[in-house]
Amino acid sequence: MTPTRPRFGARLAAAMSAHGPLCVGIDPHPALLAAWGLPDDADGLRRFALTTLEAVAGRVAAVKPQSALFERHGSRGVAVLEEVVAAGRGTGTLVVVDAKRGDIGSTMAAYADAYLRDGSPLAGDALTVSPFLGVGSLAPAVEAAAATGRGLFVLALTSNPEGASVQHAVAPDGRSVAAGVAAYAATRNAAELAAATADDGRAGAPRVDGRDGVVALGSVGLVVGATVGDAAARTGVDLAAVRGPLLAPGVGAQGAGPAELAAVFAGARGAVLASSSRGVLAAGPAVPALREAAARAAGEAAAALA
Ligand SMILES: O=C(O)c1cc(=O)[nH]c(=O)n1[C@@H]1O[C@H](COP(=O)(O)O)[C@@H](O)[C@H]1O
Repeated sequence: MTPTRPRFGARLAAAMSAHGPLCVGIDPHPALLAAWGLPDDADGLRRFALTTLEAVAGRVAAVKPQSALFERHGSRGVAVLEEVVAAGRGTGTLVVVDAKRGDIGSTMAAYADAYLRDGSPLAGDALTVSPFLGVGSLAPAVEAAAATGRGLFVLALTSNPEGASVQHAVAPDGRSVAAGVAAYAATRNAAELAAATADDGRAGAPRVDGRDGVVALGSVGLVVGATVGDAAARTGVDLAAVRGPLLAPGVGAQGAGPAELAAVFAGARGAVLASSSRGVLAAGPAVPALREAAARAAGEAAAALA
């Protein structure tokens, strides 16, 4: 099937090449709203998120609104999330909706409709998903993303210390859970890139061969926290073999910095999209200060991942 827009992997690789490997999280925590002098209500969320967009859109590769912090305010908060997704898409900056959805396949199809279907008000450019009901349960989302040129970021090695108890566990096939997730993404990305390579000669098709100086990425990314140390090696996750984007939260407020980024992703640095929320947002509410914080974080990530 021909996607309705260029592949997410190609669009993200081009955005990282143009703006550096940073995603700014839009996480309107109550404490940040207070620090910005905003009310903890839908209007506060709107002003917080639109100010952040004004500061960083067109200057970073992606933004990542955190759905939970909008859901706190019920339907009014979700309406603001829809407004933020639309505004983000309007700027051309890629929008990763961080909702970490995961369910049995038939319900996953409904989540795919909500977050990955053309015309859905909650559909950005990519969605975070949870594979812990079995990675195969994500198939409806994988298909919907492929059909519409959208992407997924599948949780693999999360930034929180509790994640290891599940993700490092060894599955019946002898692999760690995280390695199984990574292998699934690698298989999907290999197929996507092979098909895209076959299209390379056609007018307008994004290149995948690196000849335009952009790293070739598939559209099924992983989430690998910048805080996980040598967990990839210990769990048998081959980050380079994934050939998809690696979203790396944990930068800034959770303690990871350039040294951790460089160490965790050695061998796959060109695929990494470092993600920082509070580390950038704490500089607000002034737009120039937010812009400077994002530029600093992007510069540090670029240097660490060069
Ligand atoms: O999927 C995510 O983005 C994510 C995965 C993960 O392993 N750890 C993690 O922190 N996140 C999200 O990334 C953001 C981190 O925020 P800061 O710690 O403020 O930079 C939050 O929205 C988290 O929900």
